Amino acid sequence: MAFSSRTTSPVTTQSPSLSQDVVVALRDINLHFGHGAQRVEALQNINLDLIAGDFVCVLGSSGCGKTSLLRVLAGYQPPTAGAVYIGGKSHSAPTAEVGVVFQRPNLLPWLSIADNVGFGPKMQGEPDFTLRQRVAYYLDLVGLTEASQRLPHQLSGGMQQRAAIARTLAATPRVVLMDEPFGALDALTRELMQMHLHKIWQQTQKTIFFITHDVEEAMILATRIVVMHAHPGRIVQQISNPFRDVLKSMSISDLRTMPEFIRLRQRLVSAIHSVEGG
Ligand SMILES: Nc1ncnc2c1ncn2[C@@H]1O[C@H](COP(=O)(O)OP(=O)(O)OP(=O)(O)O)[C@@H](O)[C@H]1O
Repeated sequence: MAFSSRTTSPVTTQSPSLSQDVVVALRDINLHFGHGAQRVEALQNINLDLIAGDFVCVLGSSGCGKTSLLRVLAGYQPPTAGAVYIGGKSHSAPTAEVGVVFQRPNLLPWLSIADNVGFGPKMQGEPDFTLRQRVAYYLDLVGLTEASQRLPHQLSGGMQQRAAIARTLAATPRVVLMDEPFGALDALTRELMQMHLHKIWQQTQKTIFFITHDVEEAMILATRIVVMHAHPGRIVQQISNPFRDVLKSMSISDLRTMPEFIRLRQRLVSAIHSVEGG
């Protein structure tokens, strides 16, 4: 079953010619904070396209502008210059076409998991019958059907984050932004969540923009890996991930032992820390 996007958005202008496959385009994004000696160049000349079905992972050391970029993309932070195009139209404010998953699940504690997942569509007036179908579909997708009537505090951290992912997907955004969604989880749960998310992405073919500090996480999940540097915050490298389809036939632990995997991990670690950007 597929659910379509039902949203209206703060559209301002048509973009210059973009290929139909480009879901999100960032054009000449600059962002600074403060003035004079306090001025911080959080983002400089960012140009990035997200193609339909892309899973783009952004890597970079602390303070390089990853969260600033996500906030600009989400419409939470207007850039100092440049434009964000979603589905070919420029956006400068939050829109339901963009869903966000944060490090903490932030579920409403007094609502069941099912009601949390259905909260957004219900607020938008979705009729009960299709709402129930929608919630059941996304709970099944994240493997939480059995837990649908529980309250958030009755779930583990990983289950709560899966509920948060289902809640975001249930609003059928065109693109999902994730800011270190597994950063607060222990290593074992994190690996399970990576498997879950990989499966969810394969099933939905959603366009995902994912921030992480974890190089291996990026190599496990991404179709494309973007490396950023700080001062000013900028993109210094973009690579197509050669391991993008390997999880179909291999476990994460086997993948980690492949010499090619280890070599690319080293290359990315060097790119993150090098002065020139590798
Ligand atoms: N509201 C703000 N006011 C002033 N400076 C800010 C603001 N938000 C971010 N910055 C600065 O912009 C730069 C980029 O910050 P940002 O949080 O985007 O980096 P990050 O790569 O996400 O870091 P981390 O990995 O630690 O979360 C940093 O120097 C930060 O101090």
